Amino acid sequence: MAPRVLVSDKLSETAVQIFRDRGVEVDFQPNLGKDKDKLLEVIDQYDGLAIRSATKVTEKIIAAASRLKVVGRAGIGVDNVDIPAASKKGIIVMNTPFGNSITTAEHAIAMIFAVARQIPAADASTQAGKWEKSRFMGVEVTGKTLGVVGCGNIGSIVAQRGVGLRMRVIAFDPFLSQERATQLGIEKVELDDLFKRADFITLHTPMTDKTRGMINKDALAQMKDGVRIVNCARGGLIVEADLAEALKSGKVAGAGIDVFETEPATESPLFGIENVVCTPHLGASTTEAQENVALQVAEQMADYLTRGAVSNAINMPSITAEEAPILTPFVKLAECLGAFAGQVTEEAISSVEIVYDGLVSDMNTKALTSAVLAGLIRSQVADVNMVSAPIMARERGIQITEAKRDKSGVFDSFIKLTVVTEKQTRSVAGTVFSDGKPRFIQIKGINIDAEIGEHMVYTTNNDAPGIIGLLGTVFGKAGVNIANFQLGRNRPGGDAIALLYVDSPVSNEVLDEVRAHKEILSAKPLKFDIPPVA
Ligand SMILES: NC(=O)C1=CN([C@@H]2O[C@H](COP(=O)(O)OP(=O)(O)OC[C@H]3O[C@@H](n4cnc5c(N)ncnc54)[C@H](O)[C@@H]3O)[C@@H](O)[C@H]2O)C=CC1
Ligand SMILES: O=C(O)C(=O)COP(=O)(O)O
Repeated sequence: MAPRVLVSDKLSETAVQIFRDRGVEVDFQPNLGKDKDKLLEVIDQYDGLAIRSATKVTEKIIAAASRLKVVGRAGIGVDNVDIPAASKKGIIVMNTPFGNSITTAEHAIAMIFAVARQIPAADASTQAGKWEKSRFMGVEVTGKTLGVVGCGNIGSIVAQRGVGLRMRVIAFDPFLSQERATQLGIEKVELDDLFKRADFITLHTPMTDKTRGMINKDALAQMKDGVRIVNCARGGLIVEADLAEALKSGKVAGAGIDVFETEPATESPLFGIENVVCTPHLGASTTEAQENVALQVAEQMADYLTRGAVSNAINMPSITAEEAPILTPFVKLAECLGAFAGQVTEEAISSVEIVYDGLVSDMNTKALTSAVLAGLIRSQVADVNMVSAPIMARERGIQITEAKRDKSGVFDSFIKLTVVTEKQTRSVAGTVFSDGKPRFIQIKGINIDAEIGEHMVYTTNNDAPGIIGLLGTVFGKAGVNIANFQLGRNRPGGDAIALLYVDSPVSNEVLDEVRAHKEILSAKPLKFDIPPVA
């Protein structure tokens, strides 16, 4: 069945065409996102949800989204998506981090000029027939200090444009390196220094707990008298009531506001104040940017839903469309290794070590580690995948270490998983053969070569005669057909293991018969997410 996507915000129709061309069914309902009850009602019919900022993907929506695999944000900010809730449910959240950045930077520059020259008010007055030439005295931007708060994709474009306008550009961003600042031709400063020196301040940080309300009474008090402030990032960065007061007192000479604490903003303390220029979250609204983000989000979502490729995901490592086919068998192997360890481990896991040996060490090991963890945790929690597994592992306090090694044995590639609990340390290793099938090659340090099937039985025993006969007889009597039987031991008469690939599940009663034998130490039924051979 073709995957189904709902477009619930105003995306360019380019997205619809791309979804269809790539075999994805699409419902284009650009106003539906604003109706949260309607969205709640229909969301369980979709594998993907494509949005802008109007649709709020809340915990409640996510809880109702039984089929949802991916949320695609045609734009940058994902503060309208409950990412922790999506991750816990295994839903990938992706955005398009560059498609609208030039456009948004241009809007910030437009706001700087609009505020410096009071263009909107002058326009309204002129068109009202007033010709108030002396009312609208502006300021030049050349030679003024532009303070950029948040110098990422958009902030650095604004900074470059500011340099082009012959402004002195200073920037505060904890992650801005000195080299990057030099390359941009700007000065890296601390925030209080920026507040003291800037004639214009423009905000370009994401909305986080740290940045929420960063422009408040105290911050405003540190600023130059007559400062002008532009916000084309997120409304919550500014305490609107504090800014309104500072504008009224003349401390702040003007403000260009594209984004609001509450959107749609139908009222605001900033409305009606002289020299406040407002736009209704238009930062990304150009034909070029909307084409870019619609095309990109549709490609990314379709690639994920039809080919398993992951790009620009906020909550999952990227997997390119080219690497997806090579990686897929190793993802399966990683899941099986995790699933093996998860099913044989009954105590709480304290740490996990994953070694990538040979060619696999050059692959996307972040994704493979997520797959190991998904397999490991699935034995306890059914509803887990590569997105949610790392979070669940962290919540359970499991320490994870990942090591990469050059080829160290006969296999071109193998993955070895070691799981440590309070009581013991267990290890299992596996590889993928040229047929693309995963195999276990070592358990507890004992070499083995076992194809992995949907139903398996794992026994540990003392190496003694009669074990093969015992298993064959007991399973035969119970009508369980053995497809593959693999044995291994550390030394003659030492520790031995057996892995049986069986055509149907083996009941506990049957296994009890096996367990009753004096040389058998344990017998466990195992299940792997491998389709049965037809
Ligand atoms: N008005 C609109 O229509 C649009 C608004 N946006 C918003 O613009 C903002 C910036 O987007 P991008 O530049 O693409 O993001 P980005 O992630 O490339 O850059 C953000 C920068 O902020 C920095 N930062 C984080 N915390 C900070 C703090 N406490 N103080 C100073 N800097 C801090 C980060 O280090 C990063 O360099 C986002 O909030 C995004 O949602 C984006 C597109 C359109
Ligand atoms: O990309 C972003 O972060 C934006 O804020 C753009 O929002 P929009 O897609 O225009 O609703």
